[in-house]
Formats: sequence, C-alpha cells, structure tokens
Amino acid sequence: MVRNCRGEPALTGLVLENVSVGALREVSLTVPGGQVVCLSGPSGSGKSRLLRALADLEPHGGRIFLKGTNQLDMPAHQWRGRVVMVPADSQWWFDEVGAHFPDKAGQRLPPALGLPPEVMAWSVSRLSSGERQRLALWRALSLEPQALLLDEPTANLDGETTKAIEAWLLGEIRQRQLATLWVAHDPAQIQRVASAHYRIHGARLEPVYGSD
Ligand SMILES: Nc1ncnc2c1ncn2[C@@H]1O[C@H](COP(=O)(O)OP(=O)(O)OP(=O)(O)O)[C@@H](O)[C@H]1O
Repeated sequence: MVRNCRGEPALTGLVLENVSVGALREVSLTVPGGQVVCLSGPSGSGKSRLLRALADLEPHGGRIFLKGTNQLDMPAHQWRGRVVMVPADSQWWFDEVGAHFPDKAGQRLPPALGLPPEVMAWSVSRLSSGERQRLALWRALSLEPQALLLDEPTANLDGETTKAIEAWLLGEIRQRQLATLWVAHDPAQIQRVASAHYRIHGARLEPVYGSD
C-alpha cells in the first residue's frame, strides 16, 4: 500500500484496501496513475464483479480511494464519472451512435479506431460487436476519467486490430495518467500492456510474477 507521510492513501491512482465482493475476499492493491494492472482468472471467478465494485455499481466491503478520496465520500454519479468502467458488453441507449458522445468527441474520432467519421451518424443496431467495443472505449475516454476499468476490451477484435487498439489505449493511459485495471486472458497481451498482473485464485487475488 502506497501511503503519504500522514499514513493516508497516496494522492495518486486507485487504491483498494481489503475489498470484498461476492466470493472474492480482501483484495488490496494499488493501481498507479498512468499504469495498467492486469487481472485474470477463471470464468466466474469474480473479475467483472470486482470492476463493478470499483465503479460503485455493486455493494462491497473494504475501502476504495481515487487520488486519496474515499469512494464513500463522493456521490456515486460523480465517482462513476471519474472511475469509468467499460463492460465486456457495452450498453447503448439511443438509436444513433453520435448521440452517445459529446460534440467534440464525435468530431475528433481517433484514427486508431479504424472507423470513418460517418460512424457518428450510424444506427447502433448496425454496429458489429468489434465496432461497438472500439466505440465504447472512445466513449469512456470522452468522459475524461481519472481511472479506467476495462473488461476484456479487445475480446471481439482480430489480432491486428487488437494490437492497434492496445497501442492507442496505452498512449492515452500514459498521456492522461489514467489508473487502469484491465481484465485480460491472453498472456501475450498481458505481457505487452501490464506493469503488474494479478490472478484470482479461489477467494483471493494473487500477484503473478514474470510471464504467465
Ligand atoms: N449480482 C450478483 N449477485 C450474485 N451473484 C452474482 C451477481 N453477479 C454475478 N454473480 C456471480 O458471481 C460470479 C462471478 O461473476 P463475474 O461476472 O464477476 O465473473 P467473471 O470472472 O467476470 O467471469 P467471466 O470471465 O466469465 O466474465 C458468477 O458466479 C456470477 O454468476
């Protein structure tokens, strides 16, 4: 645990202290700003529930701090604007893609997404799962968060697109100093993006050292 001289959680990144949700018990870790911590584990082990707890979308035990602010001390809607989760299956509310983005974000579509500017006028229903996933990542960044929770963000993408999206995300994460927790299964991807890797084993989160 990174603490300042008064023994309070460090004023950087995302800090988890003894977080328990579902079967997962007492998870403690620090995700520094600008770095990616990868999370892996068997299907059903609780990866998504942990992300949901961090986004204040699910009841949990323990304490969570963003840049030294306790989740309990911030209204949930404000917290969710700063700690933004991109679920594996993104949600869309309006018919048109562009209605989900602030004006400027729609005009500044990053080339790395590999999508034409006209995508903002497309209907959500015509999007492929990979197009949805890429747009959900851009939508999350458009909220200008301080921490990102990514649930298998490249699951629907081919190998080449995965690497392009990884590189773009890493650039954004470093430039914006985003504390990022990234659920991934592919050891090669984890090696490319992670500064630390933890795996769920039963009820516990365990650090993974070296290659997976
Ligand atoms: N709201 C809930 N209440 C009770 N149990 C839940 C709830 N949400 C999920 N679960 C259960 O908690 C367990 C962990 O679910 P979770 O979605 O976190 O798994 P996961 O590790 O992300 O799995 P996958 O890799 O398959 O996506 C599962 O057994 C799931 O059925």
